[in-house]
Amino acid sequence: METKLISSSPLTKTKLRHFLSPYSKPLIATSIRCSLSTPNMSKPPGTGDDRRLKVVVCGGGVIGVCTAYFLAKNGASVTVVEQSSVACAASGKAGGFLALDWCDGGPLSSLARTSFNLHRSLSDELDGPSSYGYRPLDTLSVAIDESHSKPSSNVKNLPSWVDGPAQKSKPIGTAQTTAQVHPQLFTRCLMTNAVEKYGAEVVIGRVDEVGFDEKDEGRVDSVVLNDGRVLYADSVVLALGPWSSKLALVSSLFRVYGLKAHSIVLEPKEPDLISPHALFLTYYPAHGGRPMDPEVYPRPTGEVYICGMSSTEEVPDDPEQVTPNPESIKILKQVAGNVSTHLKEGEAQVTAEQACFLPSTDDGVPVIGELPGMKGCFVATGHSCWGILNGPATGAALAELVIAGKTSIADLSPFSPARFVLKSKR
Ligand SMILES: Cc1cc2nc3c(=O)[nH]c(=O)nc-3n(C[C@H](O)[C@H](O)[C@H](O)COP(=O)(O)OP(=O)(O)OC[C@H]3O[C@@H](n4cnc5c(N)ncnc54)[C@H](O)[C@@H]3O)c2cc1C
Repeated sequence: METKLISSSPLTKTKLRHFLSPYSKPLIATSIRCSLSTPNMSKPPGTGDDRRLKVVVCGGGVIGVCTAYFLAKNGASVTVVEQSSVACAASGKAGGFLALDWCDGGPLSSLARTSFNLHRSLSDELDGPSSYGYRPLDTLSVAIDESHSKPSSNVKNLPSWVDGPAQKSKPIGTAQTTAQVHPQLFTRCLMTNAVEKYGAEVVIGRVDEVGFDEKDEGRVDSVVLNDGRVLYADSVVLALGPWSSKLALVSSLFRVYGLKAHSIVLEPKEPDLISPHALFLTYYPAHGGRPMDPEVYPRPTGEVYICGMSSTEEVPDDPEQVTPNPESIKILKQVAGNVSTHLKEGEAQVTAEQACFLPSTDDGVPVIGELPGMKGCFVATGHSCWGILNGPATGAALAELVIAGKTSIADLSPFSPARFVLKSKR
């Protein structure tokens, strides 16, 4: 098993990152109506009084929930099927860092810019600052060297709480270009709004299969759960994150694998001393070896989230079975204490030690669109380290594609699943 700190160098713009579990100080009470049987489960499409497009969204992570939100807002009848709880996996345990232009120059550039701006408008619409901790913030790249006992005298303008042995520092984002959300609260807030304002429903259950109507040119017509329940649908969206390849339907076309990453959440004794600065570290361990790239995100609640330490591991079937590796957590705590005396053990309480999986594809690009040869069956996965950033634009564009057959908000062609099919035919 290969283990490394997540490689997140903002200079190369290949970022990766992380987050927590039950939030000790929720910014909002998030009640999500979860029904075990829903009215549109028993009726095939086109029957009954409800003539709205029926869409079943599989997966209650940020990608599924953003898609459900925009589908429901635009008039579709939406059911989200989630096997555990909404935002139980990476979408609840991520860092929640957002950047306008860090994906520039690559296939994600336009999607990321659109999504960064969409986050801002969603925050206006849903009272992001108090609902889910949305805030613009400054971002710094900081080199910390454990073998030094104090900061270099050359390092200027570090926030006062960053009092560890920093040897270099430079600004890499401003409040105009970088921001943050609390990812679990963001995802749950969107789900709650989709349910309460636009009539979406959440079903807790495990998707086993997608059904197709052979008489209707093989068009999708249902989703089958592992307990035998059948949800009829005009369209199906598969947003299963790193579990996508567990559906044969997906793995027959392309691979999605999981990269496991770790995070801790700390509650410093004097949270008011921690200013809103995200830190992207280059961290040199005292014993030598490769530098590591942990990330540090203070949150508006006074908590500080730190992530890093990734490894390729098999994704367990049940998200509740994803447990952190003790050695990785130990290293993150050591990093915390070397960034700030306020984050040392004894000075700050550790409120979460956790791990989750980045959904990754073989070409490193998300897969978003209709599956070739499977009418009405859409996929959205492989967002790797930028799923919280790109959730809104992915969801808004996919909702357009499902409802109208084309997109105006964002160009999804770079993400088409057809690229894998075409490659395998060459
Ligand atoms: C440590 C870490 C830090 C990160 N930090 C950031 C960050 O700062 N900014 C950023 O933009 N991105 C960040 N990311 C990336 C981001 O978290 C992911 O890209 C994003 O959460 C993926 O969302 P998803 O909905 O595709 O997958 P997930 O969040 O994994 O959700 C998939 C959901 O599908 C459900 N599911 C799976 N199979 C089934 C089934 N058969 N039936 C029913 N339900 C099923 C799962 O239970 C799960 O809830 C980070 C990731 C990690 C790991």
